[in-house]
Amino acid sequence: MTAVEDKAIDAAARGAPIISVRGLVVGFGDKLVMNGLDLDVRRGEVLGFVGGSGQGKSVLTRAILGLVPKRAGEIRIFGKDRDALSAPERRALEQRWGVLFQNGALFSGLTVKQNIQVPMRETRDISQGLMDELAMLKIALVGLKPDAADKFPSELSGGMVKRAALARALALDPELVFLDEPTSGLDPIGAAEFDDLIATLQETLGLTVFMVTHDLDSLYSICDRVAALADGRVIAEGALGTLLKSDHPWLRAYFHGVRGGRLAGSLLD
Ligand SMILES: Nc1ncnc2c1ncn2[C@@H]1O[C@H](COP(=O)(O)OP(=O)(O)OP(=O)(O)O)[C@@H](O)[C@H]1O
Repeated sequence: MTAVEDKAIDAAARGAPIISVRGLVVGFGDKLVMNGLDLDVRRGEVLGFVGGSGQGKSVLTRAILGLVPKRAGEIRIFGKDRDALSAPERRALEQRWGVLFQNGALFSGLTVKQNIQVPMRETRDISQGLMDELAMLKIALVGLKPDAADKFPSELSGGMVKRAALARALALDPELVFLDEPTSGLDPIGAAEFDDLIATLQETLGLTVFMVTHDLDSLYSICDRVAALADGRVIAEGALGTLLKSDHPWLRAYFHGVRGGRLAGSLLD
């Protein structure tokens, strides 16, 4: 048994799905993007979500977040069907997750500290002094120096933007975080450092992580399981080692092509 498979079994033991998607259908006009998709994300795991460009990774993330309507199927988060909840219940549910959008999506006119305080201001009735202390804690948590607090996004490097956006995603102490291509645009050293940060936070805070990624190194180094999307469905889900052995043409091209070949070789040796 490989180390990757061992990790997947650990993850399975961690318990019930925190996200459960069944028979999901999402479309725009005549075009179906999700066509009967099933997916589970288990408590305490890092699930890596892969798929070709335009296959619908972002649409699925947005559907789970309730930002895109579904035509059919069921999405349960923390065991609850969002559509069956009242508005206050839905708001309470939404405070249990944080989102790191691609490219950070920080408010350009606000400093890092102010960006982190946006979710606090929207949902908590706490003093400015306490919000300042909490924001500084989050800044330290993601490995930024204290002087980053008063900088605007335009004054930050790409890696710092990602860390600041992660700090904002963690503002309300979520149990679940959605990361959309967190290492895109980072150099290999920055990407590896960001992976380490996610792994450390996942372990220390007990987070569940849903991560859309194209980064094969991230899949290998921090994901407990991987799910692959093609033709509107999850075509494979499991330990990376299992996906590497799949005969599905897209998975073979993805993992055994020029870029993935070395990784697959090292894992399957
Ligand atoms: N609001 C929308 N209206 C119409 N079509 C949309 C909308 N949002 C997404 N789509 C379409 O849904 C499909 C899936 O898009 P999505 O952005 O989820 O792909 P992706 O897998 O995240 O791609 P990438 O890896 O390139 O980011 C695409 O064909 C896209 O054009």
